[in-house]
Amino acid sequence: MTAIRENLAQSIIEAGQFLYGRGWSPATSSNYSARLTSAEVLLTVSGKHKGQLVADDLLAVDMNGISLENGKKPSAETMLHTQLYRWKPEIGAVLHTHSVNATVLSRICRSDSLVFADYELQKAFSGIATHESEVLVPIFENDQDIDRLASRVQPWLDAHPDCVGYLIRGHGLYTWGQRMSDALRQIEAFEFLFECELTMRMLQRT
Ligand SMILES: CSCCC(=O)C(=O)COP(=O)(O)O
Ligand SMILES: [Zn+2]
Repeated sequence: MTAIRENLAQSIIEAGQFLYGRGWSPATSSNYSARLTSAEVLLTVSGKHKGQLVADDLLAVDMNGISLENGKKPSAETMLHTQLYRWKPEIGAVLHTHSVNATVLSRICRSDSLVFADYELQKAFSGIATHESEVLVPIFENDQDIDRLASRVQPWLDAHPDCVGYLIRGHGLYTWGQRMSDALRQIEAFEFLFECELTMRMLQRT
């Protein structure tokens, strides 16, 4: 194994331990990846417990999501990762999680997007410098056909080059960053905002 792959593998394993520990990747849900080269991505295999990943639970795929390693089954959601790496060459890591708050908020929100405004923590997202900006988060309907889901995500990405993440209704969150630490920071920022939003909505009902 090359040193680059070893380091990226370790960053994915540690991300899984952190995200599982926070309760955002329960019951084998979620998938994580990191860019290996301009043409290859290191990704979690399908169906593993994400808090107990080992190096053998990762495999390389090409930018079309084709496995480059015999005998390993890539994540069912591989295409949602590779489309992001193809979209922006500067993306180095992609994280997908299944938190309670992401799931509930995406289900109670009837529209096809959420807007976060006036939260200082918005500045945790790459490219956001002030709470006065707005973070627009699309919500795509869930689909067991991941290629079809990816084909609905793509036009949004093309039309919103500043997009920092998206929700899949009743399913979970996708976000990304230049490095794994950036993607992790964005997951935490989203989770904070989801919790604020849910709390605000509950208080507004009373
Ligand atoms: C048990 S969660 C259902 C599948 C899913 O949504 C997920 O994130 C994990 O799929 P994978 O194939 O990457 O293990
Ligand atoms: Zn999922």
